[in-house]
Amino acid sequence: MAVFTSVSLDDVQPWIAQFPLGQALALKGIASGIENSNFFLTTERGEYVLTIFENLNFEQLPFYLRLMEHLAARGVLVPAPVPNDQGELCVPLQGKPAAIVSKLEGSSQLDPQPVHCAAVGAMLAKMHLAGTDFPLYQPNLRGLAWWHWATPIVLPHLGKAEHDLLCSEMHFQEAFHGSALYKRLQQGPVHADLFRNNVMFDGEQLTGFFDFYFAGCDTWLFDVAVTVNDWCVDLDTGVLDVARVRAFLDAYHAVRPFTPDEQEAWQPMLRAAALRFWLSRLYDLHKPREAEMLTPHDPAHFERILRERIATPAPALHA
Ligand SMILES: Nc1ncnc2c1ncn2[C@@H]1O[C@H](COP(=O)(O)OP(=O)(O)OP(=O)(O)O)[C@@H](O)[C@H]1O
Ligand SMILES: N[C@@H](CCO)C(=O)O
Repeated sequence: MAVFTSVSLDDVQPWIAQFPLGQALALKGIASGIENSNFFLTTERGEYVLTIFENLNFEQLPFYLRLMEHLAARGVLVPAPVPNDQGELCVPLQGKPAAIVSKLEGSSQLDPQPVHCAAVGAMLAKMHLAGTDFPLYQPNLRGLAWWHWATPIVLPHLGKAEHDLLCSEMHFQEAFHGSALYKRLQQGPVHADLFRNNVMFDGEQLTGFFDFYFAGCDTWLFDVAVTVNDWCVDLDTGVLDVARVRAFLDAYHAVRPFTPDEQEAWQPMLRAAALRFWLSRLYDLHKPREAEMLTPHDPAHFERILRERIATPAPALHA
């Protein structure tokens, strides 16, 4: 159950008057999700999603909401935040920050085929290009600096094999992130958490990316690696499915061609993307907040992926 802050239609009625949406007609809590309280909101103007942010504050939210607004205005399929009569995207509700965004049609595709991976790859490339003139900056808050901070917290909880893997991969990634090659990689706003459950499909038609609350500025290649590590993987083994990888990368490359530097950085970046989620899942497991105890994600899945990326070279970015 992911409604931590309860809100009734009566609570919303006076509040919604500041938005150009007419009256609220129905409000229904959304069960999935572990970060925020989400509701489907029906108004006289249509269907929306109301989010009450449980962990992010008013200073942090403009980056995410303005990014979604910026991308939506450029034709990237993402929920468009609705401004109130003051032009604000984020306003208090029940004492917490809240926003209304457009509702995406469809549902998550949890068993993706190459056709779905191609659609995600092409839209991700379009999103990266559309973000180049986004004026706000926030680093990826789950980047190398966070890995440094989290590693000593989780290390005491690990057995020897995991301990050694985490230490050696952190050394490898420090060298990679400090390299001249890494510094030449193109950067910009990235989603950074574009898993299967954060994309909507209506059949084979992609209808949108959502859940931008881990977005930040990082290398585009990191975003590609995070997405490939989820969309193109065999969930039981962590092995990449070549047909899905090719479909994803070729579709991305057709919109925003990969550079030779990105080609060279591809294998270490897949490892970085695996490490990022192994570490955050370990952290969430050992330092759970109340909400996350409800649906813990399995760290072993990303440990398997990391070991597999170290052992087996992935298909090249492009021919
Ligand atoms: N704009 C949207 N359009 C349609 N459905 C949405 C939209 N935003 C959220 N949802 C629905 O709400 C559910 C929960 O949203 P979300 O995944 O963002 O939850 P969360 O708690 O913020 O994050 P997390 O995925 O980290 O648990 C989604 O699975 C999806 O079904
Ligand atoms: N996508 C993350 C959860 C945070 O949204 C994971 O699978 O660990």
